[in-house]
Amino acid sequence: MDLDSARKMISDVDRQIVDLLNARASLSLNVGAAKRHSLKEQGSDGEPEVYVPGQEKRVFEKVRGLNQGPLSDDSVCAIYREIMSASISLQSDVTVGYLGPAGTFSHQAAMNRFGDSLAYVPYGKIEDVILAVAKEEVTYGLVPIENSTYGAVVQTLDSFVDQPQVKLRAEVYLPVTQSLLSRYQLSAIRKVYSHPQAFGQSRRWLDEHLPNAARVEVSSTAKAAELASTENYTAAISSEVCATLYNLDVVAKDVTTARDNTTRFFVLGQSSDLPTGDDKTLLMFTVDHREPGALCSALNVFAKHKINQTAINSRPSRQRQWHYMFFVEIIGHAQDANVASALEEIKSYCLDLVVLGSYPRQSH
Ligand SMILES: C=C(O[C@@H]1C=C(C(=O)O)C=C[C@H]1O)C(=O)O
Repeated sequence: MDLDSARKMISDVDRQIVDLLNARASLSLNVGAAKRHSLKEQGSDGEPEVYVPGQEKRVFEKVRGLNQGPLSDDSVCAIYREIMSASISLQSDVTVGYLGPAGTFSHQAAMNRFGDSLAYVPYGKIEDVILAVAKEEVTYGLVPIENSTYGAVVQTLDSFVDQPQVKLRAEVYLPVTQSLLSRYQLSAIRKVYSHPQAFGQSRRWLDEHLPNAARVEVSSTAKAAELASTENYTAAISSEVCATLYNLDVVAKDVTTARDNTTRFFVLGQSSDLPTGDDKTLLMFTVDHREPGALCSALNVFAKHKINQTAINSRPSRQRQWHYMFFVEIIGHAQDANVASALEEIKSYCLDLVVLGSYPRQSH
């Protein structure tokens, strides 16, 4: 086939693609109308949830299965990410809050999950993202929950205690590579800015290569890059994306201690999605410290109902000294029969129990 014929055929295919994209988008408007209708029937005049992670997971699985190449599955999924993002934005004006400024890993995770068609709103602190969701200032919020090298993000856990009404809607995994960004050579750097998590993930490299530079904690890795772009003899542990955004050089690429360093995030909203058959649930509770074995009795309930626990974290309750808030993640959806009866039973061992939400399990 010659060049002109190939271009002509591409142009014909483009015409069909645009028509098909709009046919699909019109159907998602029908989906929006159907969601409103069924809410009305249930006696609610609230706005329906437009981002449905369970449905998106099914769409991604479907298109992966349909794909015959030559495009890779990942390429087809990236295109579908944008198609679904566009259909969400047709159904309603959606805003997504994240820990800013632009270029943070939270921003990258939010963009990966929601695509280009939605509006993103940066907040200075994780607490403020969660508060913005609680106050319905934004439709959804995205916050980090844990890193595979450095563990739980305690600001997020503590904010759940303060805003227990927000609901988890989805989980997102993002591979994270930290780099040293600066306008200076390594030998001239006197001070390094970063987020405590990023310092934790690159501590060994810093001990070895910049043992005498002061480490100053700031609210995000992008904020660190912003500071390093203005202050003399400073650097930031941050993402390479921020080198471009804040006009810095990548002095050392990938200073992260562990390979496969990954951060997990939650998408928060006003409600959780329906069960998909492959979900996880996060619970938060305190137990009565004076009862011997209270925590053990609570956790035993899950074993009894054959429910797997995938994670446990604790934070000081901040209400009573030496009392703890436990965060337990289990396999299953709060509406699954076995989980629902376990939750009923566990109440008798807990002083208070909050189901923070259920979300489709993502591979990572
Ligand atoms: C169309 C819907 O809303 C959104 C858009 C989707 C799509 O375009 O396929 C899928 C899930 C939702 O995030 C839906 O709920 O089905």
